[in-house]
Amino acid sequence: MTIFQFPKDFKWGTATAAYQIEGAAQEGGRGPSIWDTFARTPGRVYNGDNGDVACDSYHRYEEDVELMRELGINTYRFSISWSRIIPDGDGEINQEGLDYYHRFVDKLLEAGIEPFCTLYHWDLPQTLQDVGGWENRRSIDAFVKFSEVMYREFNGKIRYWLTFNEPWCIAFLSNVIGVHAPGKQDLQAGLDVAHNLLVAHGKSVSKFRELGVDGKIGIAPNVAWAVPYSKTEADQGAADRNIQVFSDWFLDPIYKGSYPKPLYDWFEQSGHVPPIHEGDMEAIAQPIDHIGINYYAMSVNRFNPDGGYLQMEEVDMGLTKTDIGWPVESRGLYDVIHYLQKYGNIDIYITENGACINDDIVNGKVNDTRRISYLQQHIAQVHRVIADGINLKGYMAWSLMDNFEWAEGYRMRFGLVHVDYRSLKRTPKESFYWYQNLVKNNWMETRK
Ligand SMILES: N=NNCCOCCOc1ccc(-c2cn(C[C@@H]3NC[C@@H](O)[C@H]3O)nn2)cc1
Repeated sequence: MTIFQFPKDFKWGTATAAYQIEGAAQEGGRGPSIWDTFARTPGRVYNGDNGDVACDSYHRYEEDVELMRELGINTYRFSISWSRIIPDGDGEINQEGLDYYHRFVDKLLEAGIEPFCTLYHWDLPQTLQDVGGWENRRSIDAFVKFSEVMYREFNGKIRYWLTFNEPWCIAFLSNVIGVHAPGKQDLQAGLDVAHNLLVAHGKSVSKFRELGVDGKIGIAPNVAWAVPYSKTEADQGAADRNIQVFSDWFLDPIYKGSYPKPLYDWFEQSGHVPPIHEGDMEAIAQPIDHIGINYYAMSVNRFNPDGGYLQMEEVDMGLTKTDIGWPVESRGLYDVIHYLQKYGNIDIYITENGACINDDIVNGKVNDTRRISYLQQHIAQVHRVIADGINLKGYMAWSLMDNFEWAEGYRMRFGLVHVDYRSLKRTPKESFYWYQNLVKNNWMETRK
């Protein structure tokens, strides 16, 4: 048996995102986002699911906070629906939207739960997309204006901030691979989006400092860990590109003031480079206080000339998989956090980690033992990282509750709490009680 004791000030939490849980998509003055549009485009989202109702957390947030209080967490990561705050993206402020988030954040604070706020979790106001979205530099100033509204409004209530969630998904999954909104398949569009969101990030951090906000700010890349299928240069190159496109492509500009040369050269050889304007790289490289990292799985990569923008394919090594098809391999979490130490011993929060396990309710219970096993393996790696002296400050399980899993709709379930999408009834799963015990003890044991 091994006991893993965590630091006394370790942050234990859960995470969600606005479009995935709120619902009330046409209520409270909210304007449409690109995900409202994308979900209504036939074939884009499984079963034609959308976020019109989702988990109805817009109306049920008090019940949700009660669940968090029962879970015993001290931190809750959530995101802001930009089009609830500024419905047309960069015009008038919607007071009803601000009022909603004040009610919600006040409930969290009353429950002794630290709000951990993501400003942008993919739901760009549609009106901005109508004029090019993140490919258009106008979105940079629009985001800075939105973030300034939030900083001024919530200074003193929210102390932990993230500008962007998973910039790889925003740029590459959504504009090169095309699986997420707006669903483009254009490498230059991906590089344009990645660059403009980085400039928006940097200018928003500068605004945060200028306003003297009482808090800390960072960004949350989803990081990949990959190993080459063989020792050949070709396979090693494929794995390196995959790792770099998720983390270095965004963290090098922030921490080093330039894009990673190997990957920059890779894109340049096909005639694609980021649209860097005078002053952009300086604007991006504003010092930040922390990074959030989202880790789900690692992969084995092989060179494949027909393997898309990276000429890379993932090799199925026959590992146990979760119900969304991702392999369960917790070693990658340890390895990728060590990889990130090249940026210094920066404050790191695991802002997402969790398993898609689609177990349903049987006799009033969800016996999601596979999710418990996944969490135990990954949280053991969290302890290893801390034991190595790395500044890993917190862990937020994805997700508090089952919710809208983007292109997968509602069929994929990541929650510690089961949601019946007809009745909207919340049912804590067995993993909820396992996590509750871990949080209460602040230690975990492994026993054969
Ligand atoms: N690399 N090339 N792939 C080629 C083919 O890709 C097809 C699909 O790809 C992906 C890759 C990654 C994801 C993903 C989902 N989540 C979970 C969410 N995280 C933020 C939060 O909102 C959670 O819901 N994190 N990552 C989805 C699809």
